Amino acid sequence: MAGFAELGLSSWLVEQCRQLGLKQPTPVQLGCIPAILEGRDCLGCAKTGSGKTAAFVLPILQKLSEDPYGIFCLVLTPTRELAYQIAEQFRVLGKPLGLKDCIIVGGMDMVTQALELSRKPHVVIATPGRLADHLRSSNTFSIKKIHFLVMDEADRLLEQGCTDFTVDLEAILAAVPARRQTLLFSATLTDTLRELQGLATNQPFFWEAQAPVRTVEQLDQRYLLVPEKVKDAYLVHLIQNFQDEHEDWSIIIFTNTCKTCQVLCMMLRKFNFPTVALHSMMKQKERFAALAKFKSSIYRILIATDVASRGLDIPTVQVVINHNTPGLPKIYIHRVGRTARAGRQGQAITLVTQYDIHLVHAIEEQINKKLEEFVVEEAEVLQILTQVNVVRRECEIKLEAANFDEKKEINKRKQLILEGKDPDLEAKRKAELAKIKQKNRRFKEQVEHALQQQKAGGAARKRRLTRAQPAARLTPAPTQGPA
Ligand SMILES: Nc1ncnc2c1ncn2[C@@H]1O[C@H](COP(=O)(O)OP(=O)(O)OP(=O)(O)O)[C@@H](O)[C@H]1O
Repeated sequence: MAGFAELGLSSWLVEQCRQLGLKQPTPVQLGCIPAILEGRDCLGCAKTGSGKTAAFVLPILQKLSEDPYGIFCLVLTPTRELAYQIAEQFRVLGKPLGLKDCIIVGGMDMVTQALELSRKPHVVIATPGRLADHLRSSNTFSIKKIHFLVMDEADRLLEQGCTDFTVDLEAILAAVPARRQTLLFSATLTDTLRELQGLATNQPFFWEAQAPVRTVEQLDQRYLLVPEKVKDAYLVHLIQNFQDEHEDWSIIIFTNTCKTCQVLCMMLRKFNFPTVALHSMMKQKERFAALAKFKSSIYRILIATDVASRGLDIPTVQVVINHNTPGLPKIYIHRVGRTARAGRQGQAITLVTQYDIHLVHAIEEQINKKLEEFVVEEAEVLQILTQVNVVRRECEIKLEAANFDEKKEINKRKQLILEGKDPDLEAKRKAELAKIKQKNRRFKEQVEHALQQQKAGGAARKRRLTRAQPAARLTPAPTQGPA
């Protein structure tokens, strides 16, 4: 098997890889590094934890060392935490170059960032929203001459999820040169392939891991069928068991909303589980602090929304628990990909209620693998049921008293103001949109209803006819006799 040197990387980079413990290139690195070094655009689709970051960082550093200038490379990523993680890889691997990097993410001081940008860093790692804000508001830097544009978790950047990046991306794409090398990576790239292909047109090289199953082999994937109302008792039971059976352990729990995340964090703490939360309602400094405490194993449980589902590389994570079944298979793929990384073993347990079974089927179809049942001692869960429910309710009341929902509303308004929008106008626009949607829905329902009635009428007519036919057969048909 080819080593890093055979891929065309310089000896100093090969040495950096060795020092970092990267002995052999992973398949995605084997595939993509030579193509990027040749100057081609690249679309890399490989499983979670398979080393996609180094697949773009290494060739970029090599090209940068040949022609160093700032700003040479722009990396876009959907989350702030991921931006810091990517920057760290650039720093460690690019140490001998004296690499200057700059992280531009929301929640941090804009003036400091503007100053850093004006110092022409070699590499800028940014979330789209904040970078677009800088482009709109300052002329102290330029990304007109970048050589590389990287979009990590590219499909997420393009899709219109709860955070919609499209407007900011448009602003950024208008500011970068047409002649550039574009590198797009994700574990679920194929979902938005057509849009992505429009971005990477310079002799694009497409690399996709050939494997029947879309999740990693070392991942044990289970589901646990639970009634909605007793979900939390099962969660507490799972964690308690895991804590009893393992000495060195760490778990990520994913929830569907910031509020659930916060309530469950409070609840697990009441049960003395060392838990930290990570969600978008937290201040950025708190988010970083939480992640740092989890990474250093001070806290063994990270409870997070999907803000942590992509890209985060924390090798110690042995278990991922999905407190809710993800509505989209690709969210499932990224969430469970926070464990079993770089060849390690891991386990994913998804709590499934009676309403989510169809979601599990969709996941199984997408990943091409059946989830196995996770068996628990129901009697043990029953024993803690009342206690868990009482504690959860207490935590909910405490959170409501702290005006969590109100704070969420205020945060939303602040965000809109930062985006240059009027919150009241925005609310009016949304209400009007909702009205139109409701009207359309009603119209659709009416049409469907009319169609159904038409169908039902047709069926009834048919039934009448078929009922009529045997009766007709009972009455002997008039025989055509000779007159
Ligand atoms: N050649 C290699 N040999 C061994 N380990 C590697 C190699 N390349 C990368 N790694 C390690 O593998 C881990 C996962 O890498 P990385 O975070 O780049 O995964 P990824 O493919 O981007 O995953 P995700 O899709 O979840 O973002 C990291 O800890 C990284 O240091």
